[in-house]
Amino acid sequence: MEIAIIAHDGKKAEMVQFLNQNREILEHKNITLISTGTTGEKVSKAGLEVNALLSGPLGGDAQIAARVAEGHCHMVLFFRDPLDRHPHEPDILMLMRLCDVHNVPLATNPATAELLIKGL
Ligand SMILES: O=C(CO)COP(=O)(O)O
Repeated sequence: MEIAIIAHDGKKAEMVQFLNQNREILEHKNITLISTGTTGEKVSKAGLEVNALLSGPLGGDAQIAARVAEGHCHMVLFFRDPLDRHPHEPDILMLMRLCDVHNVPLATNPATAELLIKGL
């Protein structure tokens, strides 16, 4: 099962903490993690295996959206920062829209992500 992880800058530390807390589940369920570029760097520095794509503003969200649309990505954990501006907002909206189009579970905050992960 492929899960995409994405975190805006103000939320990257929370993403690393979340993944560390759920490391056992991720390993037992044989999950492949993909991510946007900078999120992936932080997560792999914390010792987790992740396939990092492009950075979000350079098209990483769009790459993940394509994987959702093509049926390769089965869940998206996207810790968004609602208090910051993002030049690639259209890509972000596209990713969230395609999750809804293809009925792919999407968590936009740690509380929802916790419920999704526990439900695996
Ligand atoms: O901008 C992002 C999501 O919209 C995240 O991208 P990075 O992981 O490259 O910072």
